[in-house]
Amino acid sequence: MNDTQYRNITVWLVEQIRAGQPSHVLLQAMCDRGWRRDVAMGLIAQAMGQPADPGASPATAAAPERAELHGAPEVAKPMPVPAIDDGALYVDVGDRRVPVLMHLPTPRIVLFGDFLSKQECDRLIEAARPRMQRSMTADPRTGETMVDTVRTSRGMFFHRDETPLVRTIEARIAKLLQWPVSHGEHLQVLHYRPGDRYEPHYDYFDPTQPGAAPLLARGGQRVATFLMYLREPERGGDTTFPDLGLSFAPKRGSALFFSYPVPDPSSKSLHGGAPVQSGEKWVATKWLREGVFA
Ligand SMILES: O=C(O)CCC(=O)C(=O)O
Ligand SMILES: [Fe+2]
Repeated sequence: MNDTQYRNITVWLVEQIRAGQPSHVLLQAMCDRGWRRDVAMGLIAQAMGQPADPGASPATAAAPERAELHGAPEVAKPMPVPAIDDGALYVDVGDRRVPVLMHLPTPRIVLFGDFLSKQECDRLIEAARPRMQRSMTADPRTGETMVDTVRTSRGMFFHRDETPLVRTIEARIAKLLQWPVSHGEHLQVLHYRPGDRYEPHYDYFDPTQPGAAPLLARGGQRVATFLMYLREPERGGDTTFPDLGLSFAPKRGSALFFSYPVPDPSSKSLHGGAPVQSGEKWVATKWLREGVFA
């Protein structure tokens, strides 16, 4: 962290504190934007006029932690984030109340139950089924899509306005994540049969790879993923986070949100779809972008 960054974050914190923003909200906002939790706590304590760490000068104390985040965004960078910081057990998304089942602050992961009804899951699968094709991944060298052995599922995309059901789901996601429909990629439906999997990967585009440029040109970086479980297999098919030791069972109707404010492994957002052992797994994925995805 250089002097300017230190001044900017301090000015921003002091303004927020004067406006009455509670410290836990500031802490979460900073963590969501890639600040290390302990560094953020120190800076907030200082901005509140309390000594953070006697004996350490603020700029030098925080510098190494901040510097390791490549291309870290400025603190004002907005992120998709569900409104659950007030301890709410449900989020009202207009047409339903979505239960919050589990959340982790850093990295930000939230599991929701009942995001989609059983009928909505079935209708989405039936609309997608005739259009399923072997899933592709983006080649990091060229940005072109390619068939890849790390991802053996089949998939398809729905245009934003394609059907009333797609429109309803798009609007529900936007309300839940407080993020405009325009800033999301098109809804993707994926189908895994026994043995199909998606090896652990990051959803952001690696900015150090030449192939990232064309992908980033269309709406900027991916900053979060919203994964909806449409049909549960009989065994296997968990969504796993190897760096965190966490696994989520693909329960029909529930949805998993996770965000990665920096396109870097420090986001701890490595995740994959474990092999389906028996039965079939269907999911719908929505990737959220920084900007308008046209
Ligand atoms: O199927 C899963 O559990 C993971 C899917 C995934 O990682 C993705 O679509 O990006
Ligand atoms: Fe993914």
